[in-house]
Amino acid sequence: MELFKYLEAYDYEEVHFVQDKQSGLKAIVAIHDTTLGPALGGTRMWTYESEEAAIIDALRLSKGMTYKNAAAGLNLGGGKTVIIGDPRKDKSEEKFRAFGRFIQGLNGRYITAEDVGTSVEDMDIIHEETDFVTGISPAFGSSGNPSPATAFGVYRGIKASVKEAFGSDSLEGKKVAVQGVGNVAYHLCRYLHEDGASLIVTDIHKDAVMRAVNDFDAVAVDPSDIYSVDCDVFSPCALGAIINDETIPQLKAKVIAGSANNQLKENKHGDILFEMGIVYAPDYVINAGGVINVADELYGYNRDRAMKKIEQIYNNLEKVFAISKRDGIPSYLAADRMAEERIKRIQNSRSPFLVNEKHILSRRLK
Ligand SMILES: NC(=O)C1=CN([C@@H]2O[C@H](COP(=O)(O)OP(=O)(O)OC[C@H]3O[C@@H](n4cnc5c(N)ncnc54)[C@H](O)[C@@H]3O)[C@@H](O)[C@H]2O)C=CC1
Ligand SMILES: CC(C)CC(=O)C(=O)O
Repeated sequence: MELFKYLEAYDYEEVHFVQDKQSGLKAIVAIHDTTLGPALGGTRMWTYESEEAAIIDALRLSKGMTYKNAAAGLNLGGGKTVIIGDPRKDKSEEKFRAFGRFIQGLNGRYITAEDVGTSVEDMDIIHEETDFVTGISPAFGSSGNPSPATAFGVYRGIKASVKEAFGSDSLEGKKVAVQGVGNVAYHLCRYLHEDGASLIVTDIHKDAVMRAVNDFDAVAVDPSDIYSVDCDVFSPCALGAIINDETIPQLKAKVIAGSANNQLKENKHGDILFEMGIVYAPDYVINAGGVINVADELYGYNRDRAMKKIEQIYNNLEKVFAISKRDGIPSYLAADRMAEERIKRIQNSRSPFLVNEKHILSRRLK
């Protein structure tokens, strides 16, 4: 891969390759854009097929965070970290401390949090070395695990998308097919079940499936069958690139709305959904609940304030669908337009890193 060509084409600011021999840490920190403020985005720990796959993931996810944070109305830029390794086997205190020291060295240009493969406990270790970490334990006055907040936002987004497709946002009797019942989707299933939806679920881990079957009367299907099940809403809540040439012809749902990042394998797949009349909730708009929640820590965490903002994901999606109709463009492009317009509007209007000439996290440094 010609890295600099790619960075130039998509306007990346910085990419860091971090290695620590003693702990075995191998991480890639990508900072896409800090126009709106310091870059905030989680740390993913994953076993990648190759180093190139890890780099591409960090790049795509960090750019996604720029758009996610802008579209959510946050004064934050976009960044993301991937740590190469198996989260079930390769974690250690030394590794996360080494990573924390590196983040501290970035001096606030990047703030981290949880993502797939990392937990509140990991963030607490990172916090031993740096202040530039969110999603740490509530005991520190922090917001803890972002997944329930993400789930609430996705639930609100599903309602807005169902309204767009069916004219009413009632979920009573609607069939929702959920792919992956992990941290976010378990809480999402609870909201959907309580609101009268019937659930079809799948996961590669049987215990995760059985929890949803037992707790929410969900019907289980094999992972390969989830795309073709008869349902109103398909909710991808596992990994990315699941909307592609193979899966689109199988879909029966009128709505696609879930938490997974980078759901469209390529932009053309968003175009195809648009042509088919399927309502697609752009991933970074609907799954912003977690980042909205952790971002609230920067002002001294207040759960009610955060949840009120997360509720607005419903209205954000209404705006996206309105732009899509107004301009005759697919919803993923409408979302990009909304985010880019905001970045342009705010650019040069103030210095978002500084409040009274101090970094906005400086209150923690006293
Ligand atoms: N945790 C959060 O607050 C946020 C998460 N997201 C995104 O939402 C998605 C889910 O995140 P989490 O729930 O935190 O992750 P998680 O790792 O807890 O859950 C993902 C689940 O998907 C399952 N899975 C993986 N591949 C699968 C496949 N091919 N078929 C069926 N199931 C499969 C896993 O076994 C796991 O149970 C990820 O894409 C993440 O980036 C986005 C924003 C915030
Ligand atoms: C705090 C995280 C939930 C933010 C993030 O990395 C994401 O939204 O993908």
